[in-house]
Amino acid sequence: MDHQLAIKALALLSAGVIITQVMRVFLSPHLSSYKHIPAPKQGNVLFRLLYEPRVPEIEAWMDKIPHSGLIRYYGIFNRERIFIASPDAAKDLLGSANSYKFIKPELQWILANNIAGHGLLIQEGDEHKEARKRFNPTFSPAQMKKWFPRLWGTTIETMNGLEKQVQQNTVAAPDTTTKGSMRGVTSILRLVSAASIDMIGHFGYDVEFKTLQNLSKRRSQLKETVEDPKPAFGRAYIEMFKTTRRGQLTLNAASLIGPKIALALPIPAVKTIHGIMGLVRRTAEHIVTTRERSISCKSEGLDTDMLTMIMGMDHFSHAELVEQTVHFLAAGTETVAGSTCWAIHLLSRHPEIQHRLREEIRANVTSPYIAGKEAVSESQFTNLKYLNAVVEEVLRFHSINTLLWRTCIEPATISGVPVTKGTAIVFSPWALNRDPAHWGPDGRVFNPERWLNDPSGGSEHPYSFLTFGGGPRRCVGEQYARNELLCLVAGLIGRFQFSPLNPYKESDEGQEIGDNFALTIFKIYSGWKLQVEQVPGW
Ligand code: HEM
Repeated sequence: MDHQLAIKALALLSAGVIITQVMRVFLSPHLSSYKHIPAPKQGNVLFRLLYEPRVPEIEAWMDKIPHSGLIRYYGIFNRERIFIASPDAAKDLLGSANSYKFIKPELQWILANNIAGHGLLIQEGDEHKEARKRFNPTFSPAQMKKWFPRLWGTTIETMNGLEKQVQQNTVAAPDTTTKGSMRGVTSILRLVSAASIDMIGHFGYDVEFKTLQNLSKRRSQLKETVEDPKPAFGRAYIEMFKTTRRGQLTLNAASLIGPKIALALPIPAVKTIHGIMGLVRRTAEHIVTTRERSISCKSEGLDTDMLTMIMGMDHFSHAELVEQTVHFLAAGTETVAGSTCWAIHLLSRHPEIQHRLREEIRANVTSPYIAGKEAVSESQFTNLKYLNAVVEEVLRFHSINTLLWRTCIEPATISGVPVTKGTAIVFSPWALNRDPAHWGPDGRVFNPERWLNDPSGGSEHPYSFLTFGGGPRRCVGEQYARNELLCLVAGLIGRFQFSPLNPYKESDEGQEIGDNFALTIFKIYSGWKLQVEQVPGW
């Protein structure tokens, strides 16, 4: 009897779940309180049940659909999304009036918490406000100035690494007409990822990960020991963030089944992630513990690296410091490496811009072969008008963040529309950064020229440039990231000429060489290669 009852209860429960899901999929759109917001025609729900619209499609909607700042569309399982389609709407969402009423959604939270640690990006409310207050001074102008020469030192190491790679992959004998220049087909991906890891190691923790130096070593030579996990860290970290087509498919699948289930699957990719994250946490633990031992009491001069400054503020517990360390390693590396690669991709496709930039760099920055590593200053680079215009345009045109997400937790108003708890909001740095309605008819053209005589680049609304987000949750590392890009782009373009292998198959957008999977950054596939020629003389 009990058995039969249990079966009946299970059948009832299953029927309930199925009915709720069917209602959710088919009926909830008709009951939506946002029906007055313009929406695209997306076709029959059955054909798009497992489909999440991506940026190019959303950009097309922004062009075609008359709107007052918001567009409504349906994503996976026919879930409703409210899309932020104007800078004013972005200000309502991200600005200080509403920022804390919208939180990062569960999917992003779980992924970030597992892969990037519990840190600023996913902290909310007062916990975030208090933590952010402590981190802001670590990115002060004085800190930026102080750390700049170190960034240039790592850049020179990167240039020397690429020089070796080109020599090892030479496709043509040294050409006498260009005074012995070397030309090869190679990839810059691992090098710039390694550089970004070493850079955050210096600035954040005053440690040497030696990732660039270790790139050519065998894995077996880079062993983690009880005393020091760092030697194995950099290479493993590069491996974890490597983007392959198969990996992106796995991520797509993970978004269907949900991150909790995805991260518990007994498959090799998940095992690798957990294995590497174990190493990352041990590395963070080692960095924090070592520093705690060396700073036994508060003393003068605690303004060196980020961790030392944070520890001097007596706000975070040991466990929190470890989590924030894991977090900054993630937030500060792939973002910069990705943006650098997109810069090189775009410049390889625009030889005239590349040439002009090289001339400016060579005329104003002493050749690294001649000058010592420390012979540069931040102002020397921020004064290079064309370099700054190019970097700004790369960041505008090719924001690595394609779609970012929020969930409403408290009633708010966006573009005059009352938004209720539970509403899913999507905004797109990529789409708003290039919207012709605000940037002019050439908004979707890569054109550094726009920044040369106009510091606004042509769009004066501060929320029309969202590469670093906006409001109280704007990227805390923005200026450091900009400085890293100034150095890496100047160093790479100063010494090398880059050309695409397949100029006619590729585009400036780069969807052929990267993936704009909606929930992550727009990353380049690990097989991406270029023609690289060393231009003698610098
Ligand atoms: C080109 C490089 C970078 C880009 C494009 C970028 C972009 C962003 C964006 C868009 C956000 C806001 C996300 C949102 O609102 O959902 C953000 C937040 C954040 N970024 Fe960056 N970032 C970059 C580099 C860095 C670096 C170098 C660091 C650290 C050294 C860093 C640390 C952070 C942190 C901690 C947050 C969370 C801030 C908060 O919520 O208070 N980022 N970043």
